[in-house]
Amino acid sequence: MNDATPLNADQQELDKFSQLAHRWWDPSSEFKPLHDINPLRLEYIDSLAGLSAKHVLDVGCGGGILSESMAARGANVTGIDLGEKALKVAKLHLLESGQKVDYRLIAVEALAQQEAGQYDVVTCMEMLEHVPDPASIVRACSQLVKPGGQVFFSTLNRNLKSYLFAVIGAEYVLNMLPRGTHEYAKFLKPSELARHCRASGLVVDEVTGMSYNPLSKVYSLGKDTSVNYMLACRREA
Ligand SMILES: C[S@@+](CC[C@H](N)C(=O)[O-])C[C@H]1O[C@@H](n2cnc3c(N)ncnc32)[C@H](O)[C@@H]1O
Repeated sequence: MNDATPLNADQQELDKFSQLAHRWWDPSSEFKPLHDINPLRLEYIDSLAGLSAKHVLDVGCGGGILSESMAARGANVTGIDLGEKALKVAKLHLLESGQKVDYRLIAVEALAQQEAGQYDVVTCMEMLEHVPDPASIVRACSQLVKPGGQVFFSTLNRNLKSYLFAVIGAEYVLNMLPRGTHEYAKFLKPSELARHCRASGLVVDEVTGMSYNPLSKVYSLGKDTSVNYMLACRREA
């Protein structure tokens, strides 16, 4: 990637998050789902990667919900995003929490040119469904992690159920998210994401579902990958 390379980003998507950025740390705001799933994904990542003292990159970190929680587990975290406002909010929140995270405004493809193979763990959560070319993000994440290091992705599956739950249910019935948050065509089937991973030199260790029960309003991890899911990968040594 050089200065002439077009940015792998959708400005409308970045604007959507920027407009809401001031509410990022309000657990009852549009970002409530991220607050609600964070303990689950943090525990999952920590249990597989052992975050303490690891050099971790959080790609598409937004306001820093996951980045900060990983720092609180003892990781040395860098968070990158292309949303300026979200990063400002993330930096401000460090003053409140006392955590340490290195937040930077840079595309993951550009960082891969500068810091290839420097991270023990790379996380890229709830971001691939917002970019024009997810395969390019996966490739850059793979370049950034050390041989033998781990990469974690989470995104939305693409099928009738995920359309009904993640778009109709969350945006139109339960009003959990603003309308237009998700574009169905950008959702990724686990097989498609796994193919991008393998093409980038990543071995997929496991696929885990993240489900929401609208009656109990509780999220849980399990085998059901039909709506939201996480992929745990390892860079070939
Ligand atoms: C749903 S939020 C997820 C934030 C965070 N990863 C989390 O799960 O708590 C999506 C984030 O992706 C960021 N984003 C979208 N396109 C991006 C791109 N091309 N490069 C970097 N970040 C991007 C947005 O600015 C936003 O912060």
